[in-house]
Amino acid sequence: MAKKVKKSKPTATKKGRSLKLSKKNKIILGSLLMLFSIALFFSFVSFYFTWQADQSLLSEFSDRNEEAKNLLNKFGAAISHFFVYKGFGLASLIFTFLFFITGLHLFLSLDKKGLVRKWIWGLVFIIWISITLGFFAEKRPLLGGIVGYEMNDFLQDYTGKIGVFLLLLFGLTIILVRLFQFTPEDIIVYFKQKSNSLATDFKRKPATVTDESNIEELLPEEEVAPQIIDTYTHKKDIPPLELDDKDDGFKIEVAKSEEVDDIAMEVEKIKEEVEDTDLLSNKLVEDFGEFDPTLELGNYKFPTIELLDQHGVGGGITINQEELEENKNKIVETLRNYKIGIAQIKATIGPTVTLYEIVPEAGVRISKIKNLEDDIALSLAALGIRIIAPIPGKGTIGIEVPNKNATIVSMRSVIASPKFQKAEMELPIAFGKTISNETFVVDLAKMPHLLMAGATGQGKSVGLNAVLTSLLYKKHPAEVKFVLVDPKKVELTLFNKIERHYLAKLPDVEEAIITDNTKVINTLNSLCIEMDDRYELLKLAMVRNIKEYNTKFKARKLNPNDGHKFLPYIVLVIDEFADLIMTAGKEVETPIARLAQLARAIGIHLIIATQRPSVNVITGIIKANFPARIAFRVTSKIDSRTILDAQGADQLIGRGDMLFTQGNDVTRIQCAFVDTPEVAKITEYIGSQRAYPEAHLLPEYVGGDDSGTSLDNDISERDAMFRDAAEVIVVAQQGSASLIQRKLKLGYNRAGRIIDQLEAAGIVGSFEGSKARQVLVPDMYALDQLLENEKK
Ligand SMILES: Nc1ncnc2c1ncn2[C@@H]1O[C@H](COP(=O)(O)OP(=O)(O)OP(=O)(O)O)[C@@H](O)[C@H]1O
Repeated sequence: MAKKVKKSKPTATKKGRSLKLSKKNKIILGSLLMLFSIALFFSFVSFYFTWQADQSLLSEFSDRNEEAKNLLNKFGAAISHFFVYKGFGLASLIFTFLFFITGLHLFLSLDKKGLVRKWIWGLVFIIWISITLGFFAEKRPLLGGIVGYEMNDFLQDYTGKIGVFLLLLFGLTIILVRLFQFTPEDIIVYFKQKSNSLATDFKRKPATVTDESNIEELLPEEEVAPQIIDTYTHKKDIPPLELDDKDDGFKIEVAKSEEVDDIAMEVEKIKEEVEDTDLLSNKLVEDFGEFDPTLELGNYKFPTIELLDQHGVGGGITINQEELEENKNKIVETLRNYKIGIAQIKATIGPTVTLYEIVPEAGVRISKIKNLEDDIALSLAALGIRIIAPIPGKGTIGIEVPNKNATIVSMRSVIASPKFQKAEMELPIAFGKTISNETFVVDLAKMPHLLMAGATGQGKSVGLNAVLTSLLYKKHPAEVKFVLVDPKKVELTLFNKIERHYLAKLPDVEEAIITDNTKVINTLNSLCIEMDDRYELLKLAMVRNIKEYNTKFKARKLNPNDGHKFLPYIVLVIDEFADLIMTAGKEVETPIARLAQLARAIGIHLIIATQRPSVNVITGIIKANFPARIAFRVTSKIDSRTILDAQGADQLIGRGDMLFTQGNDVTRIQCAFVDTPEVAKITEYIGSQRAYPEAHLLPEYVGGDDSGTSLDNDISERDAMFRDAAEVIVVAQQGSASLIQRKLKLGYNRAGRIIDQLEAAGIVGSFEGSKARQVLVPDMYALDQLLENEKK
């Protein structure tokens, strides 16, 4: 553990953290900047008093006998000359403020955001002040500095004095509005307040007046209302109504409400409380850097591009003008024969097919062209013509015609393409090139599972190799692990070499690549356990997916002591899915469906390939969970529909020509070609490097009781026909229940039980899917010996 911690330091600084300073360095740099700013301040101020005396000294800077008058001697004189005289004049003092503030930020490790704002506004201020001083005090260059003087001069050449003045005014407005948040209302309010306070000063304490008796006292004598005597009642105390008109000046409420506005309120910034774990993680990150999962294989080198071959000549597409012209004429002619006029035609040349886009004349029905597929194919004398009517989103009709000389799309060219190299994806896959010759890159993590189907020999295995190669070129062994299932036993064997780098397996299994169908069930169930475990970890970490989880783990916010660990992506590849479904049926389908439904968030992705695209292999439940599908060439329209829910795969030309769909639209792609020797070279390259001690271990799955080891080998409970059955098996050297059924005329269940007992006795091997079990006893003599020994 201690070792690991030590190791983590160098990479932390290496990886993008080179600009980050440690706390101690920040304190040192911060204090240096603050002291420097103080020195600058004194230099600048004293420069204004001593510049004349010191000016001659500047050329004799190295002469130690000369002494400057500046408070900071020659250094002060020189730096002030640079900043004040040659620079921005009086405004240079703002630099001292900016340096000081920067130093303070570093010293106290404050947030950078505010600082950047201060610098930006500081610089704006400096420039504005220096130009303004240059403008108003042209005769005194020390105020505006040479920059101010020259800029002012420059602006005046173009806009004249008035123009510069207006520009400066505009600059001032920007500063007032943006920096000081000044608005015209503020100005109005300000003047109102001023006028109000002036008004109240003039009036003699009117605000305290409340009753009429006082009012009378205050009014000048001649204004006192004459006593009124009611002519009817003869009462004297009638309220003097007209007095109201005269007390206009006494309205006092308005001023009161404005006073409330006047009180400035200071809003205190609330400090976010930093959580405990955050503090700890921040400290850990500060000390050791972010967690780097690739550290254990720190010297791992990704395979180089030279390991891949450049198939074909130069890799580019050769345009055959004659062929293009010929095809175009044939299309136009055929359509004309059926009275279909064409307004426009355009050709896009791809690696294997050329797309002719047609705009038919107005009034032509699209279905009419679609029905002519076979006729066009006949006239072009070509296989694999596909008509797309209309091309989605384009409003044209596409006719795809295979090129006479197809260009091989080499894996090298797609891996080297910028699109793949710069792909910021979790699991980028470069499949090949589209019809318009663009590299086609998709993210497996987004798919999130892939179904590949196609008749035999049409490029499935090459496609799988292309997927695996893409991932090997982009992902470190710590980031992705493969679980490979290869019932054909030959397709993926090359990947054995990278077992300890990239493969994952069950703990008690020897070979990481699974070729035995019974082991697949265990592995799938183990992956389900892994999935549940990962969900538990995600729940504990309070995140929603593997990406967030790993980011949090890298930031050291998850404690490994609580079971947290960096989670690599797991890609399960099953090369011949039909074979699996045939032999294990539901036992395989259920965990696959579970994984497909739930595993996307926790980084387990499935790629299943099959050459038998029938509905009992690609069942509804599988299809529903595999939105991303690839179809290589198939033999019938029905197969195409089974895979893609659309026809078209039956019209492909094979050799890696494929259709890809991830929902609605179907894209035709020429799959990148990677040959077996290339894969061998890549796996060799990776395999020869330092590896993990063993393959990535999946959780143990207990309950998959098909090895027979736990079968009860109790002699007394054996079937009466046990010995006879053993003899049949040994003589025929074929361990199958149906043989016992036939020879001994037993029912299926009984024969099955006897087979289990034979396995427990060590006469036949374990269940091997569709194949017969291995017979472990060579002849009758050995069988007699074995059974005799048992009795002892
Ligand atoms: N992308 C490609 N570009 C050029 N040729 C290809 C491409 N893919 C396949 N081929 C050719 O087709 C042959 C058969 O391909 P592949 O072995 O991948 O077929 P498959 O579908 O896996 O067959 P099977 O199901 O029998 O294993 C290859 O040997 C190669 O010559």
